[in-house]
Amino acid sequence: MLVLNPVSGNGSHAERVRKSADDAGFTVLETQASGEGVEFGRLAAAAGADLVAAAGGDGTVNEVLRGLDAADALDDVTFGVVPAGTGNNFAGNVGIEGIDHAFDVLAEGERRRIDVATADGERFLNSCIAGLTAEASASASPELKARLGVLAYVLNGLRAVTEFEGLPLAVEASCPGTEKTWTGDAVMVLVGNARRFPARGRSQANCEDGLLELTIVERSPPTNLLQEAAIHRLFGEETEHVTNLFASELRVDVRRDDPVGFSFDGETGTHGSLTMETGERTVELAVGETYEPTPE
Ligand SMILES: Nc1ncnc2c1ncn2[C@@H]1O[C@H](COP(=O)(O)OP(=O)(O)OP(=O)(O)O)[C@@H](O)[C@H]1O
Repeated sequence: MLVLNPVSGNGSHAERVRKSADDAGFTVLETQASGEGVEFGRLAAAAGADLVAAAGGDGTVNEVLRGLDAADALDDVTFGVVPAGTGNNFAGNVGIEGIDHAFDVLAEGERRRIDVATADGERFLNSCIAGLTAEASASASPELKARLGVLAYVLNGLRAVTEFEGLPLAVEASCPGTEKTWTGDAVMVLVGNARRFPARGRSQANCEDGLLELTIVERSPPTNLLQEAAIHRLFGEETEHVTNLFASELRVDVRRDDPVGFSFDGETGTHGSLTMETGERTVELAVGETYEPTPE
């Protein structure tokens, strides 16, 4: 079964995906509204589908995965992704290069068991972010995203960065046998399951190791240099203001009264504190040829 979001990205993929899915023998469930991917994931599992694909962006992939999880079917199905969103970051991280390639991979690509992350009980596959980039992605309108693609996030990021006050946080990252803590004002908190946040190069993380990769970008005075510095860090060299940690369990406490907006695979929610963990090799996924089980 294939769950199709017909309006993700710029919406131009729908006809092509319907046709390829039909040719490949998939039953297609088309979402009519936000959130319906969860229900369709659950339905596909209940119907006994052994291969379930999500066609859309990272948000659609996340919804279908949550539906499979709600049906307690993560052990029983092979999951697949057909990139048809704006960023398609998760699909890229698992070696899926486009719509036609995705159908080849669904038919005969390698299957790997990958980690699934949980944040306060909700599943995510790719990343959880808070701070500047989360605010930027939440405030990028669908129209702007459709017109400019990923550039929309960057433009919004530039606009927001000068006004951003930082997030006062206490972070505890634990792996079996070790625990590290970080406290301070963060510009960004980037947690990757399948995604890594490098200054340059490939963004795939190791998603079979049972670990989350945490990147914290610290807010550094003076404020009037913040814009230049944050952009530099996002897209350029890493500096001493960037902390990288691995964790099998992660707790983020917000040290202010207002909760903070977090984005899970691109879908937002607000939290005053958040506990995250990974389930090692929780779901079988059809991956492309360039997927690296242990990326450098
Ligand atoms: N028929 C529909 N009408 C409106 N929204 C929908 C419909 N079907 C699904 N959605 C919503 O569309 C949203 C965006 O989807 P998705 O994240 O997959 O694409 P994207 O934002 O274009 O890509 P990406 O996250 O990769 O940048 C999801 O929140 C989903 O719930």
